Amino acid sequence: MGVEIRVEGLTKAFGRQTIWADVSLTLPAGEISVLLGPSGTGKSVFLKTLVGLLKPESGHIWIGDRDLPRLSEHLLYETRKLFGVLFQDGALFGSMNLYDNIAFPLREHTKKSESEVRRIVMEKIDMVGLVGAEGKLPGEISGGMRKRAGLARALVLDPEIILFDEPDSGLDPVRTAYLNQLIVDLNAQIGATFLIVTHDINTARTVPDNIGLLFRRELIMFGPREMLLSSEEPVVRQFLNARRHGPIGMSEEKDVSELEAEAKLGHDPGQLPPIPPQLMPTDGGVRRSQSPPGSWLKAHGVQPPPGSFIDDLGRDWVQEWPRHVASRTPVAGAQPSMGGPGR
Ligand SMILES: Nc1ncnc2c1ncn2[C@@H]1O[C@H](COP(=O)(O)OP(=O)(O)OP(=O)(O)O)[C@@H](O)[C@H]1O
Repeated sequence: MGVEIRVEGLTKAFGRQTIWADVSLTLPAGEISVLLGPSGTGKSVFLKTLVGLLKPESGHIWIGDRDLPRLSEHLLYETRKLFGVLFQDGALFGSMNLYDNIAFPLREHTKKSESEVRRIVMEKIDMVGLVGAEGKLPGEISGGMRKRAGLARALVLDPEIILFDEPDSGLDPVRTAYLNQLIVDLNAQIGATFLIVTHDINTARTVPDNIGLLFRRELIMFGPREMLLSSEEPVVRQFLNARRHGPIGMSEEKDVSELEAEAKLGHDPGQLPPIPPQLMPTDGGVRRSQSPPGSWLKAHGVQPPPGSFIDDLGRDWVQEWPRHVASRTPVAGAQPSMGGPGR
């Protein structure tokens, strides 16, 4: 499961306002990628363009041999079925209970019998840890539960690609941590290609295989997590470490005088913080697309910042990895664990 998406030279504008230009990146099949960028840099517009809701001015979005912006209405409709999208607020219908919300795409887009719909809906409800809450209305449950219901609905057509638009927005740090674990567990289980737009730096540092950063109407960098977390590129470094010092200012970019004033103060960005170990599936298995810790750094002759890949229990995951992999059967059909529906 999971397909590769190749974006080539993509440019999007509204009238004379260019949102981003000449964006090229590959979302590898089955991997988790995160897209970051200051507010208003066009991350949501990027997701909507990927799924064909917005048309780019130029460029290509290849899924296999299909170039999304150039598909006929009929083929675009068919290709969209490859996508599941988790919108910011879950985009649930307020007057329908969770069961009917989650069943909606199946009833709209398939001819499945009600008993088949029931089997699929209950399976997805179980996957996101909402068993027992299916009769509730969206207004009766917490924001975290609404996100999970939105995720269950995104899953019902068995998508090859799942787009998450700020899954953590409005969630407290503990609910965000649970949702991140659910995302990792789901990826391990279904192996679809994931793209997550987020502002949460902890999510960006620990969840994905790849990170991209939009700024000043361009994609500054896209690549393996270890590449960006060890990068000295000023925008990447500033954003991934949530710092004030650097080219990103209060309302997009700092002007020359601000940067000169900063340089005069002789600000030293100092040592990069340690690279944390990547979040693992709950059952202790390994996702198919997960690379051994430190492998990108090693292949590129980059020294990790001191203290990298050490977890809360003091285990160094570069040492631990071979033992861990040898002792585990790689995840295939493992059940994600989210605890009860109240979380
Ligand atoms: N349909 C539209 N018509 C005109 N302009 C739009 C449209 N949709 C988005 N924009 C503009 O595109 C820019 C990028 O918006 P977008 O919501 O993608 O940013 P974002 O990076 O997701 O921001 P945030 O992090 O705050 O959610 C904004 O200036 C927005 O006003």
